[in-house]
Amino acid sequence: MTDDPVQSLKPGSLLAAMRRRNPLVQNITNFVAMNIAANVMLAAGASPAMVHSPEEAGEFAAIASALTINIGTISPDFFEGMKTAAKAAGEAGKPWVLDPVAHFATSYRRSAVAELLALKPTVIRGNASEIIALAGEHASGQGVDAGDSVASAEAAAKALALRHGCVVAVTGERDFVTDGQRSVQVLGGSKLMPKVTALGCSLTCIVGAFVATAPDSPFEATVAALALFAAAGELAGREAQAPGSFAVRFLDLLAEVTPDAVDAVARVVPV
Ligand SMILES: Nc1ncnc2c1ncn2[C@@H]1O[C@H](COP(=O)(O)OP(=O)(O)OP(=O)(O)O)[C@@H](O)[C@H]1O
Ligand SMILES: Cc1ncsc1CCO
Ligand SMILES: [Mg+2]
Repeated sequence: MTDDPVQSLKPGSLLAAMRRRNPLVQNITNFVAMNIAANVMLAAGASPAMVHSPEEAGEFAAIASALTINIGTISPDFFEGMKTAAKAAGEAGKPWVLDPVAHFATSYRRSAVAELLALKPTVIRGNASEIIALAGEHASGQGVDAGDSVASAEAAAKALALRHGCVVAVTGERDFVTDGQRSVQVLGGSKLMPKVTALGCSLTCIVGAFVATAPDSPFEATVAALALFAAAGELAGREAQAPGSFAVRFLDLLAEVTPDAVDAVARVVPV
């Protein structure tokens, strides 16, 4: 590894550092997201590995620079891999990110997420309904899609961040990131983003790439990941009219967008 200090914690600078480092990120994600998220990671400049089997997930977590866990299509075998990997990441001092997809929908998901939370994620990233329900409040999400506004999830996000000592990111039309003390909104993106499946799951993997790059600054790393999506999404949305062509332009823009353009297009507003 070369001595490559991060120049500043601004999103553009963190993006440049992430691309220079090309961090290896282990993603235990769902069947819908696996291919999309790997392509998103490659386009943005990270190195994804979808490694989930209990036989090797822990060993791999000690090698990778960060781990992400997404329960979207969880089954007992995947869950064993998730727990093994999260424990190994914790023991190796590697950051890890939890995406609690639709954890409120079934008792199996609820209990799985409770066990994963006990393994102390560095960052939790979810939509508004997922974050509200995780804080123990009543959410109105339907399956994997949010039914609540991000604004209505802000208090829940802060409570969760304080309770679990982690960063919490709530995404939607406007994103919200908090560590319990500091909070920002990240503005940008496109209304076509929720019309393309697994972009939230892919964003969770991108958060992994940024926390791998700045493991001592998970709040700033998470903001930078969301700012990259906000900028690429907004630029793609100016060109595309429908979900299919949007998905193609968005992927291209994750590769093309410059650090300066991320800082110019995505608005990060302290709240
Ligand atoms: N209406 C919107 N306008 C602008 N950006 C949006 C909008 N809805 C979602 N986004 C962006 O889409 C990305 C994914 O967030 P979203 O909240 O849709 O995730 P999610 O519900 O977990 O998605 P999935 O479960 O399909 O992976 C984020 O970058 C978010 O800012
Ligand atoms: C559609 C879907 N179903 C389970 S996971 C997933 C991807 C978006 O969360
Ligand atoms: Mg999701």
